[in-house]
Amino acid sequence: MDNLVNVEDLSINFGKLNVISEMNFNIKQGTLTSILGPSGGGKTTVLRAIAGLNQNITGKILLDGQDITHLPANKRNIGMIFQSYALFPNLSVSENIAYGLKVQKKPQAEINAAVNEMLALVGMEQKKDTYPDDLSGGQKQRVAIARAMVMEPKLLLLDEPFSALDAKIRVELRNQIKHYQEKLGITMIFVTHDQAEAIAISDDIIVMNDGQVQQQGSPMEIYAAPQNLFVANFIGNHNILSGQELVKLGLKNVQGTLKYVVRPELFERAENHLQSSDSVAITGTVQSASILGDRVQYLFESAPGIMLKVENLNHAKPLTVGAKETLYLHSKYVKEVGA
Ligand SMILES: Nc1ncnc2c1ncn2[C@@H]1O[C@H](COP(=O)(O)OP(=O)(O)OP(=O)(O)O)[C@@H](O)[C@H]1O
Repeated sequence: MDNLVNVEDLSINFGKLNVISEMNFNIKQGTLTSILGPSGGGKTTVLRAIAGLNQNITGKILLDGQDITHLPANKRNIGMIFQSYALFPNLSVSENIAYGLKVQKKPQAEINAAVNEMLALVGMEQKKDTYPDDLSGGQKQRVAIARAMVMEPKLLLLDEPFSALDAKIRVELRNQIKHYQEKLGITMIFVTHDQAEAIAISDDIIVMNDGQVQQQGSPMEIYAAPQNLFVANFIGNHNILSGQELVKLGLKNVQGTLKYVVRPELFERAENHLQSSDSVAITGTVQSASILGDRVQYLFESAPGIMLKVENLNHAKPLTVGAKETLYLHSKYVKEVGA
């Protein structure tokens, strides 16, 4: 698949503050890529640079092979959707969606057809004559999405577009964004600090912090094999153990000074474990059980005193708090994440 966007050695300073330092990443044509990271990590700054809203940058940004680093924002054919809907309050839903095409002086019949298509796509036909003040937050964001998509941008940037909405609407709209992206084949970059949101909708995730890419990969790659401690901590829920702790648990071929991660669902019970020289038996006591939405997580105190989070061992035969148990861990599930 071809890259639509190439970001090369991008650095951005605000006065003396270096916010982005020599960032490199590519965005594949026709995909939805999330930039995921904690607040203040520089996600919005990167997005604004791609949009052309901050030209005080070093490095290079290519769009479809063309160097756009110093091209004005309005010449880039890039759409942007913000957390605040930024609709025109004095224009109806239809007029908001039509606005950009009118500015381009497209024929009225063409504008009407495009607006109707977008109204249908985002399910706002019934509200086409309504003004933004009379819409809910979710409806406003649908209009903002339609207004951006009607311009058929080469690239659509979304900066935390759903963070002002309640949880149910947020999930609904993020699924719809994924649907529009697939249906229209638009390339999208979606900024979020919400790992569940990024994992749910992305083809590719760029985890960023401190102005740098920490890891880029599919949701599965990021989830199953974090490359460093930052990603492991941010994607959450891993057991993060030192080599010394793993040696105490009986594992071989680990180095004491390095850190490793083990996902909680990868510990096995005797009945579903195939004995092998590459796995260890860990005895201990179940300390507590907590329900995390759709699964149960146990805190398991292993005999050497190392606490482990373990999950989903066997729904039909849950662990009993207070009971002694033996769990098994295969060394292939132990991933190194650095010092
Ligand atoms: N115009 C500016 N002038 C000075 N500093 C800025 C400016 N814009 C951003 N910053 C600083 O750059 C850093 C990165 O900000 P940015 O908004 O890109 O982060 P973010 O990852 O998008 O965070 P959030 O999710 O909170 O928006 C922050 O320390 C911020 O204070």
